[in-house]
Amino acid sequence: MTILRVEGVSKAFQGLHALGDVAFEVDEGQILGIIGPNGAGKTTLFNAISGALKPDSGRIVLAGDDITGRPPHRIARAGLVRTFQLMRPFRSMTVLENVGVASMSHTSAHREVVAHASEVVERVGLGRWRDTSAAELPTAGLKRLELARALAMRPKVLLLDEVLAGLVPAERAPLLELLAALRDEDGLTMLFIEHIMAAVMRLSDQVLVLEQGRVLTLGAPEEVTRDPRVVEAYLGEEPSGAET
Ligand SMILES: Nc1ncnc2c1ncn2[C@@H]1O[C@H](COP(=O)(O)OP(=O)(O)OP(=O)(O)O)[C@@H](O)[C@H]1O
Repeated sequence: MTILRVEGVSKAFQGLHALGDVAFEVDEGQILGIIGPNGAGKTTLFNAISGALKPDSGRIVLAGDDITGRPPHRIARAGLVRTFQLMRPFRSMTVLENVGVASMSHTSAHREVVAHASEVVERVGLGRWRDTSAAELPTAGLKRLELARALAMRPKVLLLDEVLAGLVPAERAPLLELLAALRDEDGLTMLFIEHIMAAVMRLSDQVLVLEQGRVLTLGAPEEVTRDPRVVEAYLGEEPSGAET
């Protein structure tokens, strides 16, 4: 079943077509990897879907509900939540408190907030850090905290913006496993922008390739890597971090 439908979305900045007629669908419980060279429009696409930017034209439909142009907090409440590459937790608060703040988007009853936040903290593998202040977390822990804060908002669809950036290969593999488990065990739908091709290939059910604001191709990872246009536009660029 389709959970997210992007219909002919376009966005221009002073005449520059950052997105041109972008259309695709994501099925519930699937992971869509989004790749493309620098400036291809990946971040603009996330901004348009999550409400940070209003598209010039086109529609974004979440679980049958037209969310186009709604403000980000309303889109998040409708079930589409985004993580940011630049993580901004409340540094003086503990891991559990940070996640609790996000849980409050759904309930204000203290006991429920703590119970739900604790569950999410465990789910992302931060159980032993729950009472540590965010400021003391290493980068890999901060990535998990960012993920936990998003999960605490009970998303139907999660947008992940370069969640692996800044991690060494040994830290990437367990995070990838966690994302796969969130799909396979919890049925979470995810869209993720990623430059590390090996991670995209391993995790994605479908890969969307953007080039100059347009969809170059959309398909299963193995089809996409065989597409000569993709090799020329992107893979030929010597993707970084292929060792994951
Ligand atoms: N607010 C803005 N004002 C003007 N131009 C913008 C704005 N945001 C993005 N652009 C332009 O739109 C195009 C797409 O940018 P975008 O950041 O979406 O690409 P990207 O694929 O995310 O790139 P990267 O991989 O470098 O993050 C670029 O040419 C960029 O300069």
